[in-house]
Amino acid sequence: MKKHILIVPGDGIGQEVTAVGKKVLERIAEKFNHEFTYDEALIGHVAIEATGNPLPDETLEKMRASDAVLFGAVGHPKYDNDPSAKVRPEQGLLKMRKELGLYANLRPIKLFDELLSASSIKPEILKGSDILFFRELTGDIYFGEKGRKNDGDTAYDIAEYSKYEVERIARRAFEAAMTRGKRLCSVDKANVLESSRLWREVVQAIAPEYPEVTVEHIFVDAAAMMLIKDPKRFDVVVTANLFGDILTDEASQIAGSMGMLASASVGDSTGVYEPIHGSAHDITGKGVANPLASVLSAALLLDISFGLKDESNAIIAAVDQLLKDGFRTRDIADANTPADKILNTEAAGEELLKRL
Ligand SMILES: NC(=O)c1ccc[n+]([C@@H]2O[C@H](COP(=O)([O-])OP(=O)(O)OC[C@H]3O[C@@H](n4cnc5c(N)ncnc54)[C@H](O)[C@@H]3O)[C@@H](O)[C@H]2O)c1
Ligand SMILES: CC(C)[C@H](C(=O)O)[C@@H](O)C(=O)O
Ligand SMILES: [Mg+2]
Repeated sequence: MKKHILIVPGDGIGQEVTAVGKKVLERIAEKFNHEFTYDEALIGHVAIEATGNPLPDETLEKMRASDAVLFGAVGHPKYDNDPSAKVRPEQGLLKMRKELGLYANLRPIKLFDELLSASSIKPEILKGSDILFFRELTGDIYFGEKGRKNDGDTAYDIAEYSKYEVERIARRAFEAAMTRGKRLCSVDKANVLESSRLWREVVQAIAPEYPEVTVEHIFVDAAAMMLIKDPKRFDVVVTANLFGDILTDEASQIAGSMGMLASASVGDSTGVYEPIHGSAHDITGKGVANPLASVLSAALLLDISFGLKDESNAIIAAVDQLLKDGFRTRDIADANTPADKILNTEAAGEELLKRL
């Protein structure tokens, strides 16, 4: 198969982890006889530094022209610590999602058995957890009107959803539930927010089309609690942009670390595959970032954008084997991990390639 893949490393550890993700794609192409070509483009802080724009037109054009994008992360402490900065790396990420129509962000929370002890949650609560989040990605409070009033003393961000926006993400979640455990949990705050009442109305209206799927509606505060109390009660979860952002960082602890969670942002055009984590300034440049979220994002890319299931499964099997062989990056190591099994980013990539 001939495909063109755009690598967009972005900032901080995004650079470090996508380097490993790319090597894995190269190995897959070699092993399964595919012809993958690559290009690279700027986004975030590095793009601001080079062009003044967090999402240069050239990057967007390259994204549109490619068959899939492997994305790293954006963000820099310079902006995090300066709320008044008008141009910010995250604007690049949000604009990319909007421009490419990436309204569905799939975030699988898959726990590798070997990592049962890496989590701060008790193993007996965790074992067997397997959740697929559908986070709506181009609406909500992220994209509504925002601003200041009263001479800047008051700020507002409007949360807005149309029926159409809720319907299209809900349908994807129902379809996914049909291929899994046939349980769908819709998370909202319909006891308070009008946008959540519309959300619930739309999900309730679609539910009869999927009689085999058991649907439940949970308020986001309770869902946050239940995720930790009993993660196995969840199969597919569908939720709004902001709730999905927060709940999936929480859910990363089910999988052991932020460094394990991959995602697929899909919709109207080129799919973008990205770890759920950020640029992680606290560990940038130290070479200790866990590259597996990027590697597993590459696996999602092959599966979802190219339909290459065997290739995708080969990556997941290699990750499983790496963990079975006792290797860990620092974030997923525990007190029982021998020092010689704790690998830096590059070494973890090398060991992984040996298993592919
Ligand atoms: N998709 C994205 O590009 C994205 C996502 C989240 C945050 N951000 C940005 O990243 C910057 C830092 O944000 P933050 O600190 O809140 O979130 P973060 O996800 O970057 O880091 C949170 C914590 O998890 C750890 N961590 C994250 N990924 C890891 C990995 N692969 N291996 C090991 N440890 C890992 C970090 O060291 C940190 O302690 C901010 O500027 C933020 O806006 C970007
Ligand atoms: C950096 C930020 C804009 C982004 C989001 O909130 O969507 C991030 O947290 C994510 O999860 O991809
Ligand atoms: Mg996030």
